[in-house]
Amino acid sequence: MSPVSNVAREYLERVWEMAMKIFEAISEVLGLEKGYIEECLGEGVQILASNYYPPCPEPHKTLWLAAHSDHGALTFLTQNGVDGLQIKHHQTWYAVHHVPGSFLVNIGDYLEILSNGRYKSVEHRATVNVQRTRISIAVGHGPQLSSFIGPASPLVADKGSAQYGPIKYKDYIQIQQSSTVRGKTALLALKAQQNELI
Ligand SMILES: O=C(O)CCC(=O)C(=O)O
Ligand SMILES: [Fe+2]
Repeated sequence: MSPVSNVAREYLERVWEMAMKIFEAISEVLGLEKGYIEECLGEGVQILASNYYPPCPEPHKTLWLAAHSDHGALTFLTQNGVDGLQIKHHQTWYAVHHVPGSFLVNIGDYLEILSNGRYKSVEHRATVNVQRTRISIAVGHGPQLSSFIGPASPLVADKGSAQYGPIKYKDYIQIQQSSTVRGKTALLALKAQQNELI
């Protein structure tokens, strides 16, 4: 195994440990057992996306990284010090400035689903820079691909209060990654489908 892949492996292991610590805190905030979310993840999956944004003299003519939410529970983002990330809050886009030596942690759709809507996944996009190359590495954390995802049962007083219907995580990713999905439309569709059943 090359030294590079050892570094990548260690990086992913450390990020996984950090994610589990945050999941413990989130479980407690939700009134669940400390290990609840970790148990739901099981062996879990980590999905790494590396994004390379070359400088662009005319950014307004490019697509950027289109608005989306991430499908996992939490995404850890690290970047090379060049700003470009924007998040949407109350229909307004805000630039997120990079804090050196820090990770940016985004809430993804799985955490919104698991918490039955108490945590909201964040819609975000990335712009390109006129002068500088931007690089970001995103690591998402989700449950095993074959598992069925849905709200945590202690958060659903009766069946009718589940806001998101059960779906296999792998199928959700497939829908969420399709080219027609924009912003949070995959999650909203899951919610709408559930409301039809109630
Ligand atoms: O480059 C960024 O800041 C965002 C990347 C991202 O959202 C993603 O890979 O899912
Ligand atoms: Fe993302």
